[in-house]
Amino acid sequence: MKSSFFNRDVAIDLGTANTLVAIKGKGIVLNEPTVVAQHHQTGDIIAVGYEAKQMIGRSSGNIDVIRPMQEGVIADFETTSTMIQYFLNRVDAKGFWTKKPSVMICVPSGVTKVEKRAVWDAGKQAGAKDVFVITEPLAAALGAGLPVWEPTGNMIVDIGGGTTEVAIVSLGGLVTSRSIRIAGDYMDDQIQSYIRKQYSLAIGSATAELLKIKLGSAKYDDNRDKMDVRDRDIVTGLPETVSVSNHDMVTALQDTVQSIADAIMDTLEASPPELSADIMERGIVLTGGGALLSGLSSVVREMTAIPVILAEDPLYCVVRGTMGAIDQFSQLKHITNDVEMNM
Ligand SMILES: Nc1ncnc2c1ncn2[C@@H]1O[C@H](COP(=O)(O)OP(=O)(O)OP(=O)(O)O)[C@@H](O)[C@H]1O
Repeated sequence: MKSSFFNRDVAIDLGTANTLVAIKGKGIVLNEPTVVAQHHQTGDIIAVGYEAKQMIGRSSGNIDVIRPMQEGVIADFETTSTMIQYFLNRVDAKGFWTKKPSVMICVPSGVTKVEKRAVWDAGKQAGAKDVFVITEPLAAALGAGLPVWEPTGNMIVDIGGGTTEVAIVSLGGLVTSRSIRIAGDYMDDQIQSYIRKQYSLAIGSATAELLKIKLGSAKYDDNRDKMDVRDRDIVTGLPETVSVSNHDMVTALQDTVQSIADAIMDTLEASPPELSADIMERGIVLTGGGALLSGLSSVVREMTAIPVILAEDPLYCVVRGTMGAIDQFSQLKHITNDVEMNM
C-alpha cells in the first residue's frame, strides 16, 4: 500500500560510523562517515564526512574532529543537527527535488524522545516538508527483506559501528529488542589494546579498523597473510614495525563475538516461546557493517545452534529499509511506535 504523504522521498540512515542518504527512484546518493571537523573557538564547520574523517588524529589544536553519534546515542546534539542539514543541502545542491521533500530518518533504538526531537528539528531546518523517524532494528528488518508483517518471529541482528541491536519482529513491530554498545568501534578498541599489550605498540583507531577489515576474523583462518603495522613503541617512543597475524585478530576479537552471541541468546530467552520456536527454525539475519567480519556468521551459528544468514549488502539494509518504511508508512503508523511523524 503506497502512502500519499510523500512527494520526493528521502531516507537517511543516521549511523554511528556512516550516514547514508537515499532518494526514491535514485537509490543511495550519499554515503559518508558520520564525522564533523569544527573550528575549536568559533565552532565553524571546516569539513564533514570523508574529508573530516581524514583529519582524525591529524588535526592541530584549532580543529576539533567530532564523531557526533557515539555508542548508538547522539553525543553532540548541535553538531548532529548541523551535519544532517549539511548532508541534505549537499544532496539538494544536485537538484534532486524542486518541491520540499519528505524525509524519513533512521535513529538508533536507544535515542531519547528529546534526541528524536532534535533529529526532527534538523530535518525541518534543512527544508523538509515532513520528517518521520524510524528505529534502526525495524528499518534493518525491512531492508533485509524479512516478512515483518507476518505473524511469525523474525530475528534481526544489526551490528553497526556503535551498537549491536538485536530484535524480534513480528506483525510489523518490535516484540522484544536489546541494544548493546559492543559493535564495530568496540572491535577496533579491542584490537588497539591487544596490540598495545602484546607488542607494546600504540596504534590509532584507523589502523585498528584496517586490521579488522583486512586481517580480522571470528575464527582462525590460516589462509590469511600477516600484516605489517608501523607505529610508536610505547616503551622506547620510537617508530617500530610489527607483524600482526590472523591469530592475533581472533584473540583480540573473541570477547566481542561472545558478547554478540550472548545478546542474541538473552533476547531469545526474553521472547514468547512461539516466536523463539519460529526463529530457531527460520534462523537469525545479520545486517550492518560489523556483520561483514569474516567468519562471524558461522561462529554465531556454532555458539547459538541456530541457523545464521548474512543479509545481502549488509551495510545498506538500514537505508533500504528506511526508504521501504516510507512506502509502508500508512500500515506502520497504525501498529508500531517505532515510526513517528511530525513530533
Ligand atoms: N569487511 C568488514 N569487516 C568487519 N567490519 C567491517 C567491515 N566493513 C565495515 N565494517 C565495520 O562496520 C562498522 C560500520 O557499520 P555500519 O555502517 O552498519 O554502522 P552504523 O550504522 O554507522 O552504526 P550504528 O548502527 O551503530 O549506528 C564499522 O565499525 C566498520 O569498521
